[in-house]
Amino acid sequence: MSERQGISRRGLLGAAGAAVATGVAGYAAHSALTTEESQAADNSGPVEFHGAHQAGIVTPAQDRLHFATFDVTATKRDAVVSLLKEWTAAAALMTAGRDIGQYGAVNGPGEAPPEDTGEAVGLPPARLTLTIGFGPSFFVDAKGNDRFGLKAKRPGALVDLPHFIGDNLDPNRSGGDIAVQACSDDPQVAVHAIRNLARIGFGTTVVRYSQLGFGRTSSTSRAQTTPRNLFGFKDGTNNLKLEDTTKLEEQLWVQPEDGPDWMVGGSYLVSRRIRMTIEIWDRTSLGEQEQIIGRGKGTGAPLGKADEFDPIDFNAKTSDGTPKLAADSHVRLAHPQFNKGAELLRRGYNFVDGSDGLGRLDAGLFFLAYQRDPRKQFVPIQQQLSRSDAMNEYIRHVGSGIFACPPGVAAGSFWGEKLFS
Ligand SMILES: C=CC1=C(C)c2cc3[nH]c(cc4nc(cc5[nH]c(cc1n2)c(C)c5CCC(=O)O)C(CCC(=O)O)=C4C)c(C)c3C=C
Ligand SMILES: [Fe+2]
Repeated sequence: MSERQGISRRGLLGAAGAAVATGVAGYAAHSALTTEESQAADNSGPVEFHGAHQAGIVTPAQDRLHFATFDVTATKRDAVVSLLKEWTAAAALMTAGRDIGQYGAVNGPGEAPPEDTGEAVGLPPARLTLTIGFGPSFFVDAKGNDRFGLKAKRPGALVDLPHFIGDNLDPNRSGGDIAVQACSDDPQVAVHAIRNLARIGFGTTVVRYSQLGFGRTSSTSRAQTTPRNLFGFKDGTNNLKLEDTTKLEEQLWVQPEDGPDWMVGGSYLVSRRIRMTIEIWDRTSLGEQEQIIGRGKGTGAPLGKADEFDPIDFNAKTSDGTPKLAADSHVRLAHPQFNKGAELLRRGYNFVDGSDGLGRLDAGLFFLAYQRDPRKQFVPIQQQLSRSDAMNEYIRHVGSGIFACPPGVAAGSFWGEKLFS
């Protein structure tokens, strides 16, 4: 492994001497941070990279996303292991707000390309988290070949997602051997992180697709206010939250009895690029919009209730006997009561990728959901939604992915180490 050090982005000029190991042999950063300091609530601070679970799952959702999937072009298992080691070291540095490499962006020799691309110089860590996951094609290729000797380690829960009614998936925005979710409160920090991982991966991986997102569409902590999606509704009210520790074990983290061993403490990510036909939505009456979602647009309260966090009463009727919540409303169909208790930790982002040449915004929700077992959670919920959700008239699923996200990285280890041991 090559010798690399991290350069403090804020103290760049005087930084070269102060190296403190990040935990990955041969790599160094410049300061040891306590967990409390690392997870400081302010939007500029760092989030601790190492831990029992990967950061970026229950971490209070940051405001910006850069999500990318990569295909592995290398054919040798050792090359993949080397890449994961290099990526882990770089991720630990970037999340601590440091340049990657021994000399970083601007202190290297003039004859060589800089080790760090440089656009984050001077920027704080901005709560950057980097979360990795492995897709089905990482384990077996399209012909069923055992690419890296990992076929037997593919988790049963890492299913190929079935076709859902209405799916219009673009293969160029779907799948991928490896996914990296970069979240930060500064878009440039998130972009810098993915760009530098892609750069490290030259010759081993290629970017399959990437997606920028803004305005987190979920809250993952009770300390956060609920944001709004591009339909203008509060999104994330009835989400799993980091404070729900018992539920997180039941619904989010892979347990020892689930197996495989290398996934215990990890979680499964389903990504869906969902286009929203917002021009049509914007011509829909307020009353109909609220019926479709099943909540009030202003308060976010269940229909017939006053407060956002009031429990939903699915039996409530108006004076003429009609149910206050339509049978095909989104929240009714997605609610655990109608899905054998299944819940998700939603962590999606809004996106607007310009317009589509036909005068319509290419806009929507980049849906990200973490769970313990997609066979019991995302798949049945989405099967029910795809059949009956009143919202289907206004949305189209155009991209899809499923990834096994291993547990957190201990100091001295690397992303997915147990998978390769
Ligand atoms: C398969 C899972 C889900 C998909 C896909 C999905 C798409 C989607 N959702 C909204 C907007 C809202 N969703 C809300 C709640 C909600 N959605 C899901 C699942 C999927 N949504 C769940 C499990 C829930 C919680 C249901 C409950 O227990 O009450 C809400 C209400 C606010 C909230 O609780 O978060 C909104 C609004 C859009 C726009 C969308 C696709 C574009
Ligand atoms: Fe939803």
